[in-house]
Amino acid sequence: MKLVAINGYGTIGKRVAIAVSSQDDMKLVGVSKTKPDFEARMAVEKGHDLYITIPEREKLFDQAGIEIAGTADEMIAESDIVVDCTPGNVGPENLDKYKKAGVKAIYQGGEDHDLTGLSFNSFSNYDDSYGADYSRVVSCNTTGLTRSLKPIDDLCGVKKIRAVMVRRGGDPSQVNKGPINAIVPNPPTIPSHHGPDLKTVMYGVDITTVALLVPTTLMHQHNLMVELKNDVALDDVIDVLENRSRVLLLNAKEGLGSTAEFMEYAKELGRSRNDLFEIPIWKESLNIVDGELFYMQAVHQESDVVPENVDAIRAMLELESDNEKSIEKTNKAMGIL
Ligand SMILES: NC(=O)C1=CN([C@@H]2O[C@H](COP(=O)(O)OP(=O)(O)OC[C@H]3O[C@@H](n4cnc5c(N)ncnc54)[C@H](OP(=O)(O)O)[C@@H]3O)[C@@H](O)[C@H]2O)C=CC1
Ligand SMILES: O=C(OP(=O)(O)O)[C@H](O)COP(=O)(O)O
Repeated sequence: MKLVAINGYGTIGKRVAIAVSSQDDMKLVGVSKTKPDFEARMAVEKGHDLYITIPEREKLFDQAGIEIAGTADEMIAESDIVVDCTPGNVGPENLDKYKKAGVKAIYQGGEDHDLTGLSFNSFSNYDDSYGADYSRVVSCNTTGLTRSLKPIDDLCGVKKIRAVMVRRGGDPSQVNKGPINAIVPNPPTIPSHHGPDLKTVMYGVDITTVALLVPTTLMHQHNLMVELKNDVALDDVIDVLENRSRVLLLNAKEGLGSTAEFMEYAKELGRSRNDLFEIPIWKESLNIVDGELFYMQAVHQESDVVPENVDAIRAMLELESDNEKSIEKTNKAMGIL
């Protein structure tokens, strides 16, 4: 059984930990924290072995009555692969550590593509990370773009993409993030980083993105304008998206006209942490005008990249060479539609 460590037990790390635990071909070694807070306590209560990033803080964990299994370095040494879920720009400090320990590592979208020279999406370039030592699961927004654009590209070819990304100001628990009462071009320059990031997993695609931050925490929202290479009927686009896993066509007219209602739908699915791993697309928004496809979708930023991390582990550890088989296995274990 291959051994997986999660370095950084925050929004992404805690979800990847549960997802890894639910697979039958990999085993979770443990998770790491720097602080002895409630998240650390609950990690132990959930049955995870907890390792500390800063050994000098052992006493603090001891005083807080939180049992630790060792240091993060010890956790890394025990593993075949580390999923680095530390905050953006912390990851590079860890790369030497992983190299010295001889373990593979998966980074997240907060790190630059150049750190690994290889980025990952389950649908578009799984094979390129097969057996790789280091790769990076692209960000929540880029994962969302890839999920819907790849099947469209496969169906009829994509000539040019324009996308307006409405980004959530912060995650629900991030009390220090904003804006509270503003719309912020973020970045104020065009293109935003999302277009170039998409090209790291959908090679050669012509895309320009602009992005704004808004005062909401639930989801990101995307508005896409896609010039198509070949004529296609709207019904065929709908059909291909309906048959693609990790994408959901949902109807505004059924009371799902907003990100808040998408999150209510996720609650009804009854999953842990109310996660919506799939990318919901407003079905009514799909339209083709003069050979250009338009649609609107949303991204549950806290969870959409989680199944991709599981597939990346499987590819890099050579547990499965066929991306569709890995996707199916991950979906089944996580109850993904
Ligand atoms: N949140 C999101 O919407 C998304 C985030 N991402 C990307 O995923 C990555 C992780 O983000 P997210 O989960 O939000 O981050 P969080 O801040 O929620 O969690 C980060 C975790 O890393 C730990 N940590 C902090 N500093 C260090 C360090 N120096 N060494 C080791 N561990 C450390 C923290 O521990 P402690 O709390 O104990 O300090 C915490 O457990 C980033 O690259 C981000 O861009 C990708 C998609 C969506
Ligand atoms: O990777 C993300 O977004 P991004 O694709 O807009 O960079 C996550 O939602 C984290 O974004 P943040 O950098 O606003 O915390």
